[in-house]
This record gives sequence, C-alpha cells and structure tokens, in this order.
Amino acid sequence: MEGEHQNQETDQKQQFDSISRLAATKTPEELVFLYKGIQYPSLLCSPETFEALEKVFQPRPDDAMIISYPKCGFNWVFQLLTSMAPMVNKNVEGHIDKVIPLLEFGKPEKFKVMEESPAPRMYGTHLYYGDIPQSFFQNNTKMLVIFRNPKDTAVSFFHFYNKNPLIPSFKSWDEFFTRFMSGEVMWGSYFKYAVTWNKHMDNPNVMVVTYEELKADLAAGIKKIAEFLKYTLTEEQVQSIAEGGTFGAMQEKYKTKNASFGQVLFRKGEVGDWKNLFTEAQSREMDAKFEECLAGTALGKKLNYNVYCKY
Ligand SMILES: Nc1ncnc2c1ncn2[C@@H]1O[C@H](COP(=O)(O)OS(=O)(=O)O)[C@@H](OP(=O)(O)O)[C@H]1O
Repeated sequence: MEGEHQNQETDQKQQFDSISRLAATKTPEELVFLYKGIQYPSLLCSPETFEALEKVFQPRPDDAMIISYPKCGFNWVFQLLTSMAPMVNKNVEGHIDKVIPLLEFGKPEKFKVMEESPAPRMYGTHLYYGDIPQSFFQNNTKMLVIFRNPKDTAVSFFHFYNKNPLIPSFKSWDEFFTRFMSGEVMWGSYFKYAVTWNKHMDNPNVMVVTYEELKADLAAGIKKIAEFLKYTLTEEQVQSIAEGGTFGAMQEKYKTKNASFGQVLFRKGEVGDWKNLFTEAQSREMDAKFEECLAGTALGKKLNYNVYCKY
C-alpha cells in the first residue's frame, strides 16, 4: 500500500511538471477557456470533463463534497477530510490521491476510477452553485461550503495567478483588483458566489465553514465537520487530524509529494494579509461591495467582515 501511495505521489509530480512545460509554450490567452461564460484554466479543465460530470458521474449520499470559491481553503479542508476518511472506513486508504479531487480538473475517465472508490468518497469543486449538476442535490450529497473573507481571498488569488505556471500572470495588484471586483477572473465573481450560497444555507445537506474559524480553533472545526458528516471520532483522532492539518505540517508534506506545486499552494496561510496589498481606496471599494451584496445576510454575518476586513 505504501509503495502504491508513493507511485501516486510521483505521478502527480510528473503530471504537474509536464503540464508546466506545456504551459510555457502557450500564450496567456491560450491558458484560459470559457465554459458557459466562466473562465477556467485550459490545461486543467475541458468541456468533455464538464459534460461527464453532468452525465456520467453518480454522486452518493455518503459522499463528502467541498465547495469553495478559489483560495478559500479547499486544500486545507480536503486534507482534513482525507485524514478522517480512513478512520471511518479503512478500505478508503488505497483510493485517496488516485484522482485530482477537484471534480472539474482532469480527464473524464477519472469518474470511472471514482466509481470504484468505497465510501466515504471525498472530492470538491470551485463551480458556482448554478453550475453544480442537479444530481448532487437530488442524491443528497453532503456539501461543505468553505468561505474566506473576500480581502484575503483576493490577495491569495493574486499571488496564485502570479506563482502558478499553468495560468496567466497579472502585471500588478491594481490590475488584478479591478478584475477581481468585476468578477473577470477564473471561476467568476466571489460576490456572486457568496450571494447565491447565502440563499441555500438552510439546506440540511449544506454546512458553511469559514477559513477564519478553522484558523481560530482547528480542533473545534474538525469536530463540527465530523458531526455534520455523521462520523464518530475519538478525541485522539481529532487531535491527530488537527496536527496534520496545520499550515506547517501541510507545507512539509508537500515538500516530498510535489515541492514545486506545494510552493504555489501553501503560500502564507494567514488571516489579514490583505493589509499588505490593499490601498485605502481599494479597501473602501470592497467595503461598499460587501455592504451592497452581503450586509445583513446570514453568510455576511458568518464572514465577520468587521473583524477580519477592517483596519
Ligand atoms: N493548513 C492550512 N492553514 C492555513 N491556511 C492554509 C492551509 N492550507 C492551505 N492554506 C491556505 O489556503 C489558501 C489556498 O486556498 P485553496 O486551497 O482553496 O486554493 S485553490 O483555489 O484550491 O488553489 C492559501 O492561502 P494564502 O497563503 O493566503 O495564499 C494557502 O496558504
């Protein structure tokens, strides 16, 4: 089993290196493609995979699906879930890391591989609510929706664009900020994403967790997630998941798994980094947008904007 796991890690590293070499031969325009009006990275997503997600993939009620706008903590929560899964069913072990966990990434054949995985399966998406196939709602898949305050999300996204060889770069933070605010970035508008999810927070199969609450108390966050998924964990198991889920532990793990992508993915892992890039005018502009879209809403309250996004 250990050998198989190492092979999967080597595969991931080789895939990333070979796609990076391909990306270097592309123009910035070629690195992005539009699907239903939204931008996606063309070397990672394809219309065939989007169609197979809709028509071929069979979600199950005991699946755990992470849904997040980019840079809100998808990989962090995925790590927590993959630590939990073998505690719930040992047979899951050999199936973790077999496919890229983001549903819209990779080739359509991945869905056949996922079919063979025992419960609980863990995967996720950055897709808009409206672009998630109806089958997930009809089959009562459990949805963990991860949000992060919009200012840190924007800063993290900006650095991601500029560090990730698979997507185009921006000349400046100011240019990126304008595009983020108008929603002309990959996976679309943060605010549209949030406004839509705010309407579905009462769905019993949906639980919203924030990046900031995990940062404040990771063990409490793990217990909350386990309870939602109906997993029984001992205190020791919670502690061991929390230890493996710190920023430092995850950064270290990626050094052996895929060092170059690890550097792209695990940048700083902090709350409040926005203060290093936002001008006062940009901060006010985002405050006004938050007020217009989310003030007074359940999700707006959960995001604790006044605590995390004000000077
Ligand atoms: N364990 C842990 N603790 C705290 N923060 C963490 C952790 N793991 C990942 N991160 C930070 O999450 C940011 C990346 O978010 P995503 O994983 O959603 O990115 S992606 O859209 O899927 O590429 C990115 O944030 P920034 O550092 O602010 O850029 C990561 O560093």
